Amino acid sequence: LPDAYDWRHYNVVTPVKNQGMCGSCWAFSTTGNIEGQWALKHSELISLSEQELVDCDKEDHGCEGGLPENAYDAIEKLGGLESEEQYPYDGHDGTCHVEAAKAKVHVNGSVELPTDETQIAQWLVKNGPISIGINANPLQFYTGGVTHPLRFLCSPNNINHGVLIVGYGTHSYPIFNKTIPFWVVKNSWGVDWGEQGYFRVYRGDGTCGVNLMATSAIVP
Ligand SMILES: CCC[C@@H](/C=C/S(=O)(=O)c1ccccc1)NC(=O)[C@H](Cc1ccccc1)NC(=O)N1CCC(N2CCOCC2)CC1
Repeated sequence: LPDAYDWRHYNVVTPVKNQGMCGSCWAFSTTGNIEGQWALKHSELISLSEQELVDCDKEDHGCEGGLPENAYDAIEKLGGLESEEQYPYDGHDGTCHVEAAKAKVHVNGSVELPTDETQIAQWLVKNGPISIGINANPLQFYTGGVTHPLRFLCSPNNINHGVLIVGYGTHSYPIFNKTIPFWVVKNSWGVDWGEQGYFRVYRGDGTCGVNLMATSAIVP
């Protein structure tokens, strides 16, 4: 397993997006994963439509929340996902106007990953960026660095946000003779949040539940 890995260096991750005042994080986590799966399989990076999921995925709840696992299934049933350009984001629950014939990508199933973080890292290197759930409460005060909140401040039993792991690494502190393992995670709160729209979270002790709801779509 490489010491560090970052899918942003391989053109399978689109620029950071902004969900605005809508609880559609689950849709961004879903499109981020499928963008990566499609790019790896078809050597084509296409920004995909979150709004189609907000408006048309009736297994989820638009701006009131959802789950990537449901969204993968809904995309299959909707006949695919249109691009961001074809079905642009407006951040409100709207009327579905999907046209399956216009779909740019398709999904045929999904997988739930193991909760062991070493196995998750191995899966990431082999297969691409991973959709995860996380307890995002401490993220509201995050300004950079590797976040590693105390467990009672970030219970793994209160996962409330969908994001995308794009890589991992370790930060070394020579003067303390310490290395800090972390995940590199893409958020959907705009590029001005965190580290240019990304955050790093401690890797290896299930902090904030990062390891509990890791999933990926399967694309043909
Ligand atoms: C109100 C929806 C909030 C939204 C994200 C909002 S957010 O703006 O990104 C944010 C999150 C945390 C702190 C601050 C801001 N969260 C979700 O959609 C998260 C995302 C997630 C969770 C677990 C694994 C993967 C992804 N989903 C969820 O929290 N759930 C799925 C929908 C479910 N409800 C069913 C009944 O009808 C209403 C919805 C509630 C649980």
